[in-house]
Amino acid sequence: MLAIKQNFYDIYHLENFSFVPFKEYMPFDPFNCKVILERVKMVEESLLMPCIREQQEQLKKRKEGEEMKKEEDEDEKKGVSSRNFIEGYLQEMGRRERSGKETSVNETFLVKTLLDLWGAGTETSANTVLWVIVHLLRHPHVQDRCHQEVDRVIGADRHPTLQDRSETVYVEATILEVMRLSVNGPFALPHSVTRDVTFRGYVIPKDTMILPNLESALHDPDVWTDPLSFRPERFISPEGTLIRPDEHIPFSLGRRMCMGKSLAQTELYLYVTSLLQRFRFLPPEGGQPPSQESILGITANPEPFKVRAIFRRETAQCSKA
Ligand code: HEM
Repeated sequence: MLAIKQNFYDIYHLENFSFVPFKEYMPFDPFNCKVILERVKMVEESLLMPCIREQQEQLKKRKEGEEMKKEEDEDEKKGVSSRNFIEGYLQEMGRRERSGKETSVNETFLVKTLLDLWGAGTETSANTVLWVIVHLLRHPHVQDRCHQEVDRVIGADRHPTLQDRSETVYVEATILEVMRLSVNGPFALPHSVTRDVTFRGYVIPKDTMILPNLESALHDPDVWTDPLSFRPERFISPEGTLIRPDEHIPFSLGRRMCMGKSLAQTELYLYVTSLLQRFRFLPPEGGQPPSQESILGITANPEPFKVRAIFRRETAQCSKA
């Protein structure tokens, strides 16, 4: 995880030097290119390859055993063709190998795809949970209101579920406001134009790198009243329902918008409600709440901060755990 986090920071800063040719071949590695590649290799070898080998092994065993036949029959009835992404990819790889046709569905691409999914999916969501804690510490009245809502709707005797979402409008609004104010990927990912484009009188030549500035949309004073203050209420209608304005675009827009948006929203809701159910977050004794300034990489991280997580009570599921 640390290697991925550090690469998010270093790769972002490397983009500033994209005009320097041959940077990865320069002596003394002034742009950290070699270090970045070594970290990628380490994650691939120590984390991803063992997962792939395990799936290959299981696939082989299941193919040999009767158990596999039964499971496959069951899956076929349910319309499930593979149990997880790696297994599905390996099955497709096998099919293509057998067909003898040239294909890019191979192990190299599987590793790179997993690296993308792992990197894009872990750092962003973990970072957003940290931002939620930062803002709960900075705005104790928001934390109190979230606690009241979680206590009223979910209580202490069961896990939060996605069915609770419609009833926990204030918690949802708090998450939306955290993602608006502390934008996780302020410049999304680098895009480029595939042909010459004229936009508002500016000519953008083919292949120019484009960094969409999501933060400017999420802090636009023409859209958001008092855009730099933290106000979850802005996402709640007078009737008490959740409002999701079109301009709320922390996952970007268009064909290349975040692929994991709905997974991320689900994870965040369950994480944040579970944390609120169990803990009250306080600054360290005699200390100040953390700053909302960020450290910029591909994602914008909170500055390191200390927090006291006070157990609110023994919930039923905690005591069973
Ligand atoms: C709070 C969590 C997350 C945020 C704020 C977030 C935000 C973003 C943003 C801003 C982009 C760039 C889109 C663009 O270039 O226009 C992106 C791309 C992407 N995200 Fe997420 N993301 C989150 C979680 C996830 C998760 C959980 C996954 C999957 C497991 C994921 C997978 C991806 C992938 C694969 C891309 C590249 C899509 C492409 O280039 O076509 N993200 N994300």
